[in-house]
Amino acid sequence: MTDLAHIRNFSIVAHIDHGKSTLADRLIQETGTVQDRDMKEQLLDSMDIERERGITIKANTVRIDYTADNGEKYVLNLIDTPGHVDFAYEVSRSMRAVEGSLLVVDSTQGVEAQTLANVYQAIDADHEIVPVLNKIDLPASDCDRVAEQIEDVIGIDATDAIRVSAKTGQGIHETLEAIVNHLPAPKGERDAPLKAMLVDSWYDAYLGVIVLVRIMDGVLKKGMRVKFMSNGTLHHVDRVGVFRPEMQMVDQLGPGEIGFLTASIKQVRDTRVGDTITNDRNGAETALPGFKPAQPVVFCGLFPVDSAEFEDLRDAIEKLALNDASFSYEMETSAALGFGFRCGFLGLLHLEVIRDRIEREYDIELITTAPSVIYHVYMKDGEMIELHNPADMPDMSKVDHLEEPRIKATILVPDEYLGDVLKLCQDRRGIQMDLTYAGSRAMVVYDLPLNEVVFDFYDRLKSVTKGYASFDYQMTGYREDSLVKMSILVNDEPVDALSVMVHRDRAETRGRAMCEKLKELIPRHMFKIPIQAAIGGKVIARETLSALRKDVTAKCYGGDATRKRKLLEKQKAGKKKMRQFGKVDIPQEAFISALKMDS
Ligand SMILES: Nc1nc2c(ncn2[C@@H]2O[C@H](COP(=O)(O)OP(=O)(O)OP(=O)(O)O)[C@@H](O)[C@H]2O)c(=O)[nH]1
Repeated sequence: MTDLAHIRNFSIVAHIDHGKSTLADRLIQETGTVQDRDMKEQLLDSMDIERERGITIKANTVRIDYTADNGEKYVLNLIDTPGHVDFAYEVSRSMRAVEGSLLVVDSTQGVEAQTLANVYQAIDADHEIVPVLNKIDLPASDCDRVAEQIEDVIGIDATDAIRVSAKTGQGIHETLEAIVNHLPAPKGERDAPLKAMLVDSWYDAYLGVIVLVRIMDGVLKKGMRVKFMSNGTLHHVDRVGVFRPEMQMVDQLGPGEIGFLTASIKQVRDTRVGDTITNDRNGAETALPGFKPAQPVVFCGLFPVDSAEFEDLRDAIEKLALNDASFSYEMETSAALGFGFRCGFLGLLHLEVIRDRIEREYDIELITTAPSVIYHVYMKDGEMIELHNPADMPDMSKVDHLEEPRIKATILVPDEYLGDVLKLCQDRRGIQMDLTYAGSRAMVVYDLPLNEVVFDFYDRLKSVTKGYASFDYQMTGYREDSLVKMSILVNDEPVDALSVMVHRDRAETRGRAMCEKLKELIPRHMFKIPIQAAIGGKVIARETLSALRKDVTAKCYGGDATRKRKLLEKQKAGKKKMRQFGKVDIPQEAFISALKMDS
């Protein structure tokens, strides 16, 4: 156990790509925590997908031993936090476990939307903040300008901001000294009953559920019995350890320390982030202030392309859910797609990560239906229904009104793209709330319906601003609007998986766009196929896909049997990615592509 005065607990907050992981790796390397030859690039981003996409998803942690210039030995605990908007909630919970933050800003770029969102969370958690200007090795680096911007926009003193190149290692030693000298030591009482905060938990195939804890008071020891205060469950602690970053077992953890325990817990769901862990007897009387659980906000259906793979899909989803309590699922049947699951996610990136993992790790091809938010449907009899799936929309004659979730979106963008951003937000039914300038960048705040954002807003924003805009959002609440369910009929059959909720004023435009897209995406058949969009019984848009006359093998006159067979095989392979609806084959990609809007 380390005494409190020699512990520093911190996190690193930054906008995506400003160098958070590179800096963390450098701190680990400089202190010899990991031998150079073991140093894999980006140590802390452990999952493949994270590494591929260059984003950090799961909060990770590492304990670093550091002998400071004053000759004293310190233990530095770094909790890594995710950088993407979908995971803002995970950022907030890991912040509660530490006393300070390094605020990393790319000195060639300046403050971005997620710099702001994350630093405000650190300020909310009462952190001491050390500003770090990164990438000073690049010619475009402009530390004075960025330091001034940090003061203007965020309002913290940046005169002593540390100038760093996480790439060359310059400034790393100064950063370590600043952690020791400027961040506060944790507080806590060794003799008090145990109070450990459950910061995170995940499933490990060998050890079961691993629980990341921050000890507030008391001592956590191997072999003791502990109580999880939220539900009173008792557990026998099998192991106590720390991350360096690989696991290292220790006998006990004292106040201010960060580490993990295992206690033969089978499911991540049995652990609640924010819970307080105490002794089973004579434990703490009051729990630490908890976190609110992360609520899924985006829902979509996941169906196997090959219906024989339904059980495999169930298995994959159950396994993934064991390790991710913020992901919800329930079985769903669709007239069009058969058996599948309706799943809830924290945001679109979360959705994509889970979908990719199912396809890649479990080798199951999926049809993903249009993402939807949760609508509040107020019935005439006073009842309120939470609508997760447009296909379940009750009969409109019984509905009094609908409410949809809204968000407050903050966008930072260079001046020259401001016009395009305003137009995009306006087109998505946004209401402008604020517009200010910080140097040559504008900061716009919009009130927007979440459903206009979940689908492709972020992609559109990146494309109209050539990647220069940054974006962050938070949910604000529900508001009534004129919303309707639009159904799509292919060959006169409604395809439930294609139904969407839309604003009444935009229904016709959206309906027409969807029919046109589907006409391009659905291959021609031997018969004519009408494609229609309808609200209730009323058709609001229509396209017709003309019939195909020749069969593919017809052009193989003569008796070239091999070529004929090859063509038929090709056709069959193409068909695998299709689903049959009545007599019509609809390709997998249609379910998502049909919804992409061009503005
Ligand atoms: N030239 C230069 N490049 C850097 C420096 N620090 C980081 N980079 C590069 O910047 C890119 C982003 O760095 P990361 O460390 O992955 O950024 P991050 O903030 O962790 O990103 P997320 O994990 O997505 O939040 C990588 O290509 C790094 O190699 C630096 O000091 N100088």
